[in-house]
Amino acid sequence: MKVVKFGGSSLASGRQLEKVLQIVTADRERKVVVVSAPGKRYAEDIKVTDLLIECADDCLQNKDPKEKVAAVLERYAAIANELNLSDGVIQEIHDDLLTRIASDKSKPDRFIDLLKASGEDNNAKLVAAYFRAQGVEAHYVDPKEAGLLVSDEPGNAQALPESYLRLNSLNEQSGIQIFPGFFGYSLSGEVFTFSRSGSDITGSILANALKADLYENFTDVDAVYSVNPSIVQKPKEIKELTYREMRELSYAGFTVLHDEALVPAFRAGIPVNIKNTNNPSAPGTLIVNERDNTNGPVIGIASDKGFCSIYVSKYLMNREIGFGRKLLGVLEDYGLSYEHTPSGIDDVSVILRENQLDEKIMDEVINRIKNELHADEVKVAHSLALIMVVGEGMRRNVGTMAKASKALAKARVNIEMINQGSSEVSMMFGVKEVDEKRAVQALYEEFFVPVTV
Ligand SMILES: Nc1ncnc2c1ncn2[C@@H]1O[C@H](COP(=O)(O)OP(=O)(O)O)[C@@H](O)[C@H]1O
Ligand SMILES: N[C@@H](CC(=O)OP(=O)(O)O)C(=O)O
Repeated sequence: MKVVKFGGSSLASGRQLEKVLQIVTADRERKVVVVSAPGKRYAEDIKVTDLLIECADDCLQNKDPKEKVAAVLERYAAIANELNLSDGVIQEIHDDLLTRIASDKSKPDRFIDLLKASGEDNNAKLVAAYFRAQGVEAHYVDPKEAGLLVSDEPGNAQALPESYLRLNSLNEQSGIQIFPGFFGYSLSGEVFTFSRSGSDITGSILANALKADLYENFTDVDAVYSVNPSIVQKPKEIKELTYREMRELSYAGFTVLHDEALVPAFRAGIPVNIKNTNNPSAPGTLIVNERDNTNGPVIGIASDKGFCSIYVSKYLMNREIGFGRKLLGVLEDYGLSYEHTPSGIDDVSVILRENQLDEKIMDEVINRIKNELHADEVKVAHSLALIMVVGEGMRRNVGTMAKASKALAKARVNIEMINQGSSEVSMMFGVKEVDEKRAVQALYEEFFVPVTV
């Protein structure tokens, strides 16, 4: 049995839904279908999820959300018209949206989640109606009835362990189950969404709960590429990679799969296949526990912007027991999460996502580090990009770091910091944001261009 997830780009129009139906019915093993909300039809289009966030914002500011509601309904109506579906399902979506808009707004974050989740919930109803209209037995699944329980963290929920056993009963249902992605219900029965792009997580949870043979994740590219295709044109496709490699890469910028979407599949040993809805015969990329290491040390290079580093130096830091704990304790007091901590004998840098702190918090953090830890120097560097070079093969290869730094030097990119992951499947380079593209291109040429595919 296979769990199949279709992303927003695969569900953006009636034509896309036709492809989805063909893909699902071409393989009898495809029994559970997870759907996102309609995504972009063209580059400047707006995703339904973003329209719903705007709609929620209008409501919370006591503005009339009429225009935003119309824009959301128009997206569903356009799909229904293209597929000659009856008006009933659009009326149902209309009524559902108005009920949500009229609900309690005293906890704004929860209200936003309730509206955001309607994108997937209503799309699942639409997709199920379309399948049935084509003579296919398909059922919309309500995640509340099915038992997808999540933590009560708005916009950042996590599945509760008891979900897995409850969801297993979906295996006993007949026909094709159409399950809305991106959200679940708290123990008190409220809607909470995962973080953005979280329908990938729903698919993985279901694959685990139902002990699927395969989790297929359909998107709009033929494969996971060794580098983001917006940075390098037509990069090398990756045929197979390990869960660990993909988790590192998706966390570091490969947005093709949510970085939290691998753990449930990994725990149940279920392979994940990334495939293209627009070219389903392409084999795609398979994510597995172990793979052959025949492609050289590096499998992928990911990058992301928006980081800062706090550099702290203090003479004899190496001898001061508890320095690291106190330093990280200051960050913890402000609820700040950090990414890396490259260190030397008398100095350490802490790298954080810049969007977590404003100027005031940054000043307070720096003053506390200076005053409470008696640091000799505390410096902040802004606008950094982190580049992650990933590959299981690095453990057995000598000189990968040297090759990478030589390539960066040749491209005249100054390395601000380096960190090698303890697992030895990744190495991180911090560079200025303005150098990000050039750095990734140089590394790609160094590790991939000489390889014949
Ligand atoms: N290394 C990569 N390989 C493939 N796609 C990537 C990579 N890095 C970023 N992407 C982007 O991920 C996109 C697919 O993810 P997403 O937009 O979330 O799709 P969906 O609508 O199916 O959820 C691709 O169109 C591509 O632009
Ligand atoms: N629609 C949600 C969840 C999701 O997974 O979407 P997509 O499959 O289009 O990335 C979002 O935009 O965040």
